[in-house]
Amino acid sequence: MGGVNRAASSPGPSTPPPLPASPGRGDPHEQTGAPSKPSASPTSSVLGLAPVIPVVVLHDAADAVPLARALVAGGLPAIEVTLRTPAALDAIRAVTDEVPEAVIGAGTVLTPGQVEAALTAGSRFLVSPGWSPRLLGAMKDSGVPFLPGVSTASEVVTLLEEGITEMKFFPAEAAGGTAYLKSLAAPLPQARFCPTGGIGLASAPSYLALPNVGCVGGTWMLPDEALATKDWDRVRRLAQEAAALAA
Ligand SMILES: O=C(O)C(=O)C[C@H](O)[C@H](O)COP(=O)(O)O
Repeated sequence: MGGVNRAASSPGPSTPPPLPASPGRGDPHEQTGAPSKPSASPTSSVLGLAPVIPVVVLHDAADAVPLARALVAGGLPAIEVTLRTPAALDAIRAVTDEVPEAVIGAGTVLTPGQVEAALTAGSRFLVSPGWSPRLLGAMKDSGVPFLPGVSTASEVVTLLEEGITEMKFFPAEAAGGTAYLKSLAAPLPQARFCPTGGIGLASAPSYLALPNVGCVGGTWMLPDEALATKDWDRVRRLAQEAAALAA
């Protein structure tokens, strides 16, 4: 599978539509470690979906559709809805049904049961802050692209042994930030990351400039007050600002 995190096995309980072409930041480097960022095969790579992935924590599923429309309008079509709230699966379902331009995925996926529930709701990619052998097995069987989370070199080596080359680097700032990722790039150029955790508009460009970073995740374009007041226009403007980082 060219080193990307997508299993060749049968798809999960629901078969999501193919992922759209995107302005993503590139495929894995295969085994070359070359610093170029070629265009991704959008069907197989979370890192190729978009340079910035908003991480959404939703308490009211009714907010999902206007929120997703605002993010898409601002230029951030790949959206991670964390399974941290009871509203998350309904939110994923609603966006799947009503905002086909969005590429909706599930975050905070911790168990094989959550993998299945996320797929049934329509998730087109899966993200976890960490991983376990059981979770990794379920993600590999899911048929959609996925990002297990890592924060150490040993975890990266272990996932590379499993044929996994795309990972979430979490918690990015607390685990060593850009300096840590630069240090990993020399011995482990095959591994590519979506750093997430503590990243904002000001720090995102320094991550995106690294050869082993395909995209960054974050919540900075979704301030609590904007969600509380349903200020979708503010979300759209913040998304636009975030999307412009890739230009
Ligand atoms: O929910 C998960 O699965 C996580 O891994 C945590 C999120 O990625 C962070 O909460 C991102 O939030 P910020 O630090 O505000 O950008």
